[in-house]
Amino acid sequence: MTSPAVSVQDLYFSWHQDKPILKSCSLTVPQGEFWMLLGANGSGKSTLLKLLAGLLVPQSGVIEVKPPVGFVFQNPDHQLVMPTVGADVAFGLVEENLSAIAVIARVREALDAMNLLDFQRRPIYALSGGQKQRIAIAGAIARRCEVLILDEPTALLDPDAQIELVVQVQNLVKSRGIAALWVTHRLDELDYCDGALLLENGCVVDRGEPLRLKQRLMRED
Ligand SMILES: Nc1ncnc2c1ncn2[C@@H]1O[C@H](COP(=O)(O)OP(=O)(O)OP(=O)(O)O)[C@@H](O)[C@H]1O
Repeated sequence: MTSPAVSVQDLYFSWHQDKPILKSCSLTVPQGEFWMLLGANGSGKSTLLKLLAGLLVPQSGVIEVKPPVGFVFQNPDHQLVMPTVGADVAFGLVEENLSAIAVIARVREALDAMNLLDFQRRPIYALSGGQKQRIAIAGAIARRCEVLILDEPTALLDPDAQIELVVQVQNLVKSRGIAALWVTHRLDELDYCDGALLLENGCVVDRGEPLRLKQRLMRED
């Protein structure tokens, strides 16, 4: 059996002393699968994602995530920093010291994977919310991410753009064999993933078949 793309064991994290947000938190996301993370407001989902991406350091526990990791924020305006689509996707490659030809090839490949090749010269301000999220994902694809972490990427999208994005990530995971972990409050999105995790009281209290978790949360609503 291949090792999981994401593995967390006995994680403990607190923002304030003696008030842990995560405690005895353990989970795995298998290689090549699309998983969703569920939990009430304030349960620690965003904090957990930041720990997985290395943006925060845990007080204790073990985190193993296959690099490179791509992170997609709820609001794309918080991560798209360049004036045009092509420049933004290329920006993420700066640290890789690639040749100009290699950068152009990576940008084209990533935009093609997100069906955005025609948008390469488009200014960022002239994109819809869904297109901006797809550019953020293209940035991660250009970096050849093995694990894609998405924090409520559809929260600001209308239902059509929401479904378009979740289907695109589903296809991306299958076509590239990467793993994705997607935080959501929108239970209809569970129809598109391979597995789901429920975070409660600082740890994962349920994991597995997404439709079973969907039914559990609909009953508890
Ligand atoms: N930078 C920070 N400093 C201090 N406390 C924080 C910080 N970020 C988050 N918290 C606290 O940690 C707790 C968990 O927040 P987090 O954003 O991880 O929850 P969440 O499950 O993602 O919530 P939501 O579903 O509303 O986005 C909350 O009580 C929040 O106020």
